[in-house]
Amino acid sequence: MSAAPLLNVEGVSRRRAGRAAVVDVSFSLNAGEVMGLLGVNGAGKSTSLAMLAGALRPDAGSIRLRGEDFVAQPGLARQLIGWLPENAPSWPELSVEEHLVAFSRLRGANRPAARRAADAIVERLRLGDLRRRLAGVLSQGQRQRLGLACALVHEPALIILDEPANALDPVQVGELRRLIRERAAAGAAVILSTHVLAEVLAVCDRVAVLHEGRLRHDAPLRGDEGAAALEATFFAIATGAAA
Ligand SMILES: Nc1ncnc2c1ncn2[C@@H]1O[C@H](COP(=O)(O)OP(=O)(O)OP(=O)(O)O)[C@@H](O)[C@H]1O
Repeated sequence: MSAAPLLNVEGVSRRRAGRAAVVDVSFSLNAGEVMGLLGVNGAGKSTSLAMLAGALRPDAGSIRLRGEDFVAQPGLARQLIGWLPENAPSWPELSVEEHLVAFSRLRGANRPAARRAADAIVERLRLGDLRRRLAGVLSQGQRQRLGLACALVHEPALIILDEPANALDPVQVGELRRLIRERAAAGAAVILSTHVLAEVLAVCDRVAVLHEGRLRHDAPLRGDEGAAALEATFFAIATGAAA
């Protein structure tokens, strides 16, 4: 008997500013899978991720998490999903630690549990030196790590990362890759949007390509599928050669 997918997306569409941004997207994702999402600027990646995170309502279609329609249940999305949006917001006058406690409490933890969760993510992301620093004085890369910590503090079942390597130095990019694989090994499903094909090859089991709002490719990444093959697939779609 096969388990139901963690995430099931069926015929999802969304218009933005009067134009189709995401059109009839369907796919499902199992626990433990890491899916890379590629697409040229404006392809609909961030719009898709915002809908999957429960932050934007689809105009049509359904999104189910563990079989439950979470569009109608925002609380469920908050508990089960961790989302690092593009340009993750932070509050300049709150410290790193205060962010983490607040994010954990928003996901339903009581104060002692939220403190424990904050301690655990500070240790895992090696944020100890920054924990009492105000977000307003963090560097861009440090703010990105804070956004990542806020997304992961409640150990979500579905992790949605929108260009997570943005502003990270090469050491932190390596840490990020290890962290993603670690969370997937622990049973989380991960969707990762990026413009860096090497990022996909390094951490993903599967790659999807969005173009003009439509899902034009969705296939497992095999060990022998190298950078050149992925690049060829991507460019054929992006330039219209695969239409
Ligand atoms: N806040 C917004 N208001 C109106 N239109 C928007 C908004 N955000 C995105 N769009 C439009 O929706 C479409 C999809 O944009 P989206 O940001 O989802 O693409 P993307 O693939 O994430 O692009 P990028 O790689 O540049 O981040 C584009 O036509 C864009 O102009």
